[in-house]
Amino acid sequence: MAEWVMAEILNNPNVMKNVQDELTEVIGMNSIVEESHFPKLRYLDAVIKETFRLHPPLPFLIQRCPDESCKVGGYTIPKGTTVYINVWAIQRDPENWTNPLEFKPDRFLNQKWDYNGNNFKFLPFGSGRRICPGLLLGEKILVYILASLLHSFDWSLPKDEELELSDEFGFVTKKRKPLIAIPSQRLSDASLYF
Ligand code: HEM
Repeated sequence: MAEWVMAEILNNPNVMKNVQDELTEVIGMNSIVEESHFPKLRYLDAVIKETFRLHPPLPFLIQRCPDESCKVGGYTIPKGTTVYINVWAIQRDPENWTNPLEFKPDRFLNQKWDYNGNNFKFLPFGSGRRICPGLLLGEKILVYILASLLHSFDWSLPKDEELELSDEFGFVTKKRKPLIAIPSQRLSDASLYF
């Protein structure tokens, strides 16, 4: 997931600038990232959510199988049916999202969105009683990795390297071509890197 976020940020230089400006403001150029900074990194949070929208790691969630026949959205689901929930399609549906294929973190800046699976337009961690139990851990690790990478380093693509954003179909949505990016020191105090 961190790879997808880095790829989207590298593909959108204005987003990279906004993320790094926020990191500079919240953390400062003489410190490194700590957990206490996380709640203040609202733009980075929006960037991560927008990446989850376009690249949900589990595009079909885990299959459901009702033990009684039921009706959902006007459709009868017979007992024992294997039901796939196509989150990938839901999160790119123009009925749910304006210009769904555009990477626009601002749509998540209004604090209306969370990962709890109560809004069926945005379900990267699933929903209901089988929602991902690692949600809080997964989210925190992701913020920590990305904030650290983007605060401590500037990033560029190798010369003549074209950025590829296509995915590979599977149980988990992987980038078709691994991202290669080059870091350079961003903080002036070299001792912060040890
Ligand atoms: C970016 C991080 C992660 C994402 C996007 C993610 C996403 C998901 C999704 C979509 C599901 C299926 C939920 C559903 O069908 O409603 C799931 C299930 C699950 N996840 Fe995660 N997950 C992440 C991290 C983790 C971590 C860190 C752990 C454990 C430490 C974890 C453990 C599990 C388990 C055990 C299930 C199965 C739950 C069940 O079937 O009751 N996940 N995850």
